[in-house]
Amino acid sequence: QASLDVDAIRADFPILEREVADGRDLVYLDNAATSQTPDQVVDAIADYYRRYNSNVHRGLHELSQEASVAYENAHDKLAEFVGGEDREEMVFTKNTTEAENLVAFAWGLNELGPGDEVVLTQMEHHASLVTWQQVAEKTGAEVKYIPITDDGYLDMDAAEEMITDDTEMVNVVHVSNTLGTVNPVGDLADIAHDHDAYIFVDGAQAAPTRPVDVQDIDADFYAFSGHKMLGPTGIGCLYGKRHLLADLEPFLYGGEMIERVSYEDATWNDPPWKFEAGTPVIAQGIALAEAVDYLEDVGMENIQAHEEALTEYAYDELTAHDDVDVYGPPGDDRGAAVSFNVDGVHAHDLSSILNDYGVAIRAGDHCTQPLHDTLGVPASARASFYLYNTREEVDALVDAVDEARQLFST
Ligand SMILES: Cc1ncc(COP(=O)(O)O)c(CNc2co[nH]c2=O)c1O
Repeated sequence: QASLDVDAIRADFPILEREVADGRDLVYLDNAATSQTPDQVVDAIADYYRRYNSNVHRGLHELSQEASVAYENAHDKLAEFVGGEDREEMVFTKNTTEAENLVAFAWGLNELGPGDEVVLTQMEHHASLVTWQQVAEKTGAEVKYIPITDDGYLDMDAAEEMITDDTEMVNVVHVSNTLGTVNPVGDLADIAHDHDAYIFVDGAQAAPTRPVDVQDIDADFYAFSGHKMLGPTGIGCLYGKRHLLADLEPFLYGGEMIERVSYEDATWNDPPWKFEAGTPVIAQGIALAEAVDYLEDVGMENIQAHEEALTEYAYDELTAHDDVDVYGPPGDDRGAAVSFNVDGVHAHDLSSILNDYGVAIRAGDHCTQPLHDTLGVPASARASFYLYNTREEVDALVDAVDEARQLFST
């Protein structure tokens, strides 16, 4: 049972008081795409730029010292947020997509070759799916996809068969942004490690919405994005086991990531700085640390319980109508993304009509086109919930869907 004060939380998000569509109350249900930003995080960004904006790591003046300490401490906080130990296991990137590319190119390009296999799932986001496809094409490795079952779960029997001694990397989404499926990433890590393969967990929809412990999972790499967890855009997080980041080649080259440079060659800085070339995401890192404080004050268990209650309610209300198809597992066993279609109403038309009623959802393929091909639909509408959403907002969603239904039935 969730114990969070939604009204108190909503007071920290002025945007939620906005009106849209000629005076309708905004009902923001597109959190799987990006979350909203509390005043505390906005104030942290403003305070940085107003009081101690400076470049980091090298300056000896007070502003640089203050900015460096705040930025470096943010790495510790984000590492601990997902169960890591400290900054040496936490690289700040631009987003989850860049984190995937960092490992796929810095490790995959150097380590993969013909005969090697990368095992993904049919529900992977393009951030990992396209990236590993490209690296496989460049190295001669092969990409395989663990199928999903008819009710939207990962086929774990197939996973056991497909992950073999030829597998070098398993990349799996922790919580699907389209199906809401919560994958057994710990079990998949065990299978991968039994075959001396690494596992990269895409936590973009998990880290913001539930307690994550990368050591319990035994993830070799774990990625997520700041903008989905009350933080700013422009920052992502790549957790990596200490020894793996120490051995990993850099991804981008330039200042900050070096130790010594001559006209002939260069040596590298230690992780995480080895992977943060140039002037890093200073304000974003400091603000994301503030977002972690906010989330942890509310409690990740409370956030998960709140979302699951809203998700189950939305699932039940939507599927009460025979003309609605919701994709993925049952409403009481999924993450907070609910992708669906209404017979006779294209997802884009549905999204536009919902917008007319103030309801903001996403329509399209949610960067999972192969998954939509597998589902046999060109697109879906997707409502996704977070800590500041309410049952009344689910009712607004359902009522607006009914308006669309009426409109298209006449
Ligand atoms: C599971 C998953 N992986 C990776 C990403 C990429 O994150 P980014 O690099 O910060 O963009 C997303 C973003 N998902 C979505 C972004 O917009 N709608 C979505 O569903 C995601 O949901």
